[in-house]
Amino acid sequence: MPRLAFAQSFWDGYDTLEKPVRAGVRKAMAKFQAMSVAELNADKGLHLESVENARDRRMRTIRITDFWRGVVLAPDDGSDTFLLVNVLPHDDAYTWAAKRLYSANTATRALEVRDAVALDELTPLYASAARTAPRLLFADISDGTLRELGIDDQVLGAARTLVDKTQLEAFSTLLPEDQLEVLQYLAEGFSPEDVYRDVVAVRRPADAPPEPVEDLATLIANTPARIRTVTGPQELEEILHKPFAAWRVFLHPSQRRVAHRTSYGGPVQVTGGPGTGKTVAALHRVRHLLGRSEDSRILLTTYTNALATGLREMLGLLLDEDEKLMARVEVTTVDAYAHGVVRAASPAALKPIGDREQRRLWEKAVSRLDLPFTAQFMAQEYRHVILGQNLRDLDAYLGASRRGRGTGLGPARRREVWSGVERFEQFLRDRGETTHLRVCARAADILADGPAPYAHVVVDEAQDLHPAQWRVLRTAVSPGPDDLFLTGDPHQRIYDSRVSLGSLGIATAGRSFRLRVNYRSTEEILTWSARLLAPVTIDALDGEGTDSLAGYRSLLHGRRPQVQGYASRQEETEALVERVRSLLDEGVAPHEIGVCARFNLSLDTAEEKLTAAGIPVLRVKGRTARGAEGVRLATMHAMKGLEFRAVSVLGVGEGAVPFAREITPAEADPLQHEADLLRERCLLFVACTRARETLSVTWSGEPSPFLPAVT
Ligand SMILES: Nc1ncnc2c1ncn2[C@@H]1O[C@H](COP(=O)(O)OP(=O)(O)OP(=O)(O)O)[C@@H](O)[C@H]1O
Repeated sequence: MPRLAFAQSFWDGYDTLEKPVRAGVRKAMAKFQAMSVAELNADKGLHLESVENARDRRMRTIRITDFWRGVVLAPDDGSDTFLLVNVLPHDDAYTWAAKRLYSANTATRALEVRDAVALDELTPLYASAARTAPRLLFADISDGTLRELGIDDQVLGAARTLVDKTQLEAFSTLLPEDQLEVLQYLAEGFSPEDVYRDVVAVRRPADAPPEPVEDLATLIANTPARIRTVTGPQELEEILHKPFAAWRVFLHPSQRRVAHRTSYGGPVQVTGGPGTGKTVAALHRVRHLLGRSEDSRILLTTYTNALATGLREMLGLLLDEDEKLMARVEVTTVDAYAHGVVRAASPAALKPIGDREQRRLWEKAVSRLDLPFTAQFMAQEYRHVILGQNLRDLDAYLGASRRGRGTGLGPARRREVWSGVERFEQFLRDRGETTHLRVCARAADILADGPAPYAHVVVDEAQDLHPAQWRVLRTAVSPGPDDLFLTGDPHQRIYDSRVSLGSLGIATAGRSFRLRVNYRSTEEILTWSARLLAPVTIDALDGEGTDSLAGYRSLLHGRRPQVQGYASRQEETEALVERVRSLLDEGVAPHEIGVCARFNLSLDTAEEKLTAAGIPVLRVKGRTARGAEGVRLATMHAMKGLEFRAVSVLGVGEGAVPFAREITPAEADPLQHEADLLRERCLLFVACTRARETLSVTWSGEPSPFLPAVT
């Protein structure tokens, strides 16, 4: 019997096919599993036929319904795997199939596809323009180097005509996938050595023979990032019936590399801009670790309860709801886990209070002791220095470094601070209360006294954790191979946590990886959003050095973000209602639209107006009923980790973004002032990068100083 495989190009459209067409696909595919090659060729219903004037002689079409055809790549080399590459209306299927050429990449050894006809037509046009261009995009890179990176004759010809990245983008839908990625990396300025490591080596099979093997079955096996092989009728039924989630099957090679590595010597960090599939990589790592032993237990954490609920659902999908496997993974937030640990040790645990109540207690302590500090200063000193370094007594505080704080404090002043801290903690004790970070400190003490409860800890949204939370995670697993796997993006740091992971016993040197391909948003949305961060430097995830978005890009294209000021709040809200209405008219479902603002108050107005216009809305606060219909309204903080087809960010005006009240005056502490501004800037970046296809950013009055100047 022949074997069957499905290319990602087929899945891209499968979910949108109508039911009878999908039924036709299932029927046709079942034949491939039931018949011999000779029977397939003779089958009248399937009507497997070659395509006239095809660039690829292996191209075949099959009948799916009266009007729809499947495009199949048939082996002509004695191997036995058929590859379904597309399903299209009759005429489109023939046109599509005739132009496409599948080939083996000489460096990655994977199967790639190009639009050979369009490349042949376009290259001479670009070549004549290139003759007079002052500089060509790949002028500095020799043919030999390009060939070593897998660039073949036709692509080389095209690449030599390009003058800039925009032209490369124009070619992006025509070029073979791996070769395109090589060219994109080179265009970003990465060295050929880096490109070989990050693009070629991660794809090339470890046991690749010196000379490329060209039979279709081997090439298909070499292309797990884009092709799924199906082993039996049951698997076929399952995958064609369920809604297809590409992230479960097709990992980008850079995701696969980090998630599937058999073992790491110690903690691993995976960074990448928004939407680069870090959460997906973390989930695949969990599945990989589960498969390595029968009974190991894993702690999987993220930042909020709402994100933990989402993560649990995704893990269920990835593990096919296997209860035994699911039972071995605890999916939670660090705070919730720490509470559990403390409660288990002393059932009469104290009640944690929020930031606002803490602020009130600091105010009380400052005024009772007549301290020469503001409540805000005390709260920050407590968070960053005292809890940050786990200082337990005055002597430790007197000797501590206050790096990162912008005001000097001599011993006398430190004594005053400490008296305030003691008073604050006394208030908490008197009221039977505590704070989340104090719970974490307590949990880390308890965990340090016993055997580590987990074999592995996997952390998503790692950028926002405080050192006290890291201490919990560090003590939840013994130091050693595969202890911690962290994913995060320092550009999305919105809670002012400063860490040096190395000093917390989480050294990731030599085990740091970066994801660069955005799967969520269009290139237009990314480029615009990245400009929000252009003026600032971002500290690395582990606190050592800085991070950057170099090479960060998307393969998707769409409309440019709409960035618009209005004369009044009322006009801005009216424009929002219009925008949402036209999105709904275009067929975007209400839950695929996100509206966000810095404050809940601005969302109240939006909610009122949308509701009055008869548009269903739903506020995202903590746990939102996921299935419920309605346009999602969320504060910028609550947007973390979410995504929508369309996002409207409201109220991006002066005074709101950054929120003046949350910014420490520069005179009080210049470093904290800068940190506060950065946090607010990142918050806007997070909000904008939730958009998949459409982004609008609006304000009334004066715009936020963070918005890039209109060009
Ligand atoms: N290999 C993949 N194939 C298809 N889709 C993918 C893949 N990896 C990720 N995605 C999709 O891209 C989107 C972003 O992925 P994910 O949430 O993992 O990114 P992230 O890096 O964690 O984002 P953020 O930092 O912004 O929260 C999701 O819709 C996810 O399903």
